[in-house]
Amino acid sequence: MSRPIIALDFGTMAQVKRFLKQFNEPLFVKVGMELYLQNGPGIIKEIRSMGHDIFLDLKLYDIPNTVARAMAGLGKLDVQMTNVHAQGGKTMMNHANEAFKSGNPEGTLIAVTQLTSMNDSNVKDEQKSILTLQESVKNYAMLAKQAGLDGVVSSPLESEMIHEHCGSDFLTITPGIRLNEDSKDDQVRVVTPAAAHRLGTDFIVVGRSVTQAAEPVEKYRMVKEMWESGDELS
Ligand SMILES: O=C(O)c1cc(=O)[nH]c(=O)n1[C@@H]1O[C@H](COP(=O)(O)O)[C@@H](O)[C@H]1O
Repeated sequence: MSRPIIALDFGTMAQVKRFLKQFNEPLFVKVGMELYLQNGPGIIKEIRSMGHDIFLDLKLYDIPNTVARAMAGLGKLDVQMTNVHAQGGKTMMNHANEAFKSGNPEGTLIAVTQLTSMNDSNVKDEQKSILTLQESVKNYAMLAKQAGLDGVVSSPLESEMIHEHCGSDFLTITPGIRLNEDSKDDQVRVVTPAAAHRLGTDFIVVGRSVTQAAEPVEKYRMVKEMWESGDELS
């Protein structure tokens, strides 16, 4: 069972260190735009030197040449996972995959399908999609698979459907994780860690539920136990 991926959505390395110091085990962490763009690529080395695995979440989305060149740069960093936006298309994803893996052959490249902050009416009324949200996630997942990527980001609510159409080896990485007592904040397609397990997701991404908790280590253990067991503990 994979470890929960903890989103280090902090602005400074001082905050990151204060948070990570509380744990006496290596974590799988996510470095996103907030942290990376304000602190630069040096933080990757720093966090790796503390023993943690890294999902670098920059959601690249541009024309194929631009994304491939940026990905060639990210391929030189010691990260275990990174991502692009599936809306960039199959050619973009394919070029991104080749560029990233030429520097980091063991790395995992995934694509964001529909953000977990979106619901059916956003897809219909804002994106003017003739597909439902589920169908749109399926379409992007299949494009990512055809482009040679390792998996996609979605809500756990779509994991079963993605595995059904893209194969059980195709990874589902799923944010939108909340315990029943947590605030949903800006997330829409939300489930508990236990429900994510039961829905067959490969990885869960958890941010504020743990990072903003009064007792982050205790909350992490609760999330991990629910995720590993599939049992609701709260
Ligand atoms: O790519 C992501 O990681 C991502 C995709 C998505 O659809 N939804 C989503 O919430 N995320 C990220 O997952 C994390 C979720 O954080 P919390 O809502 O605090 O648990 C954030 O860092 C988001 O940037």
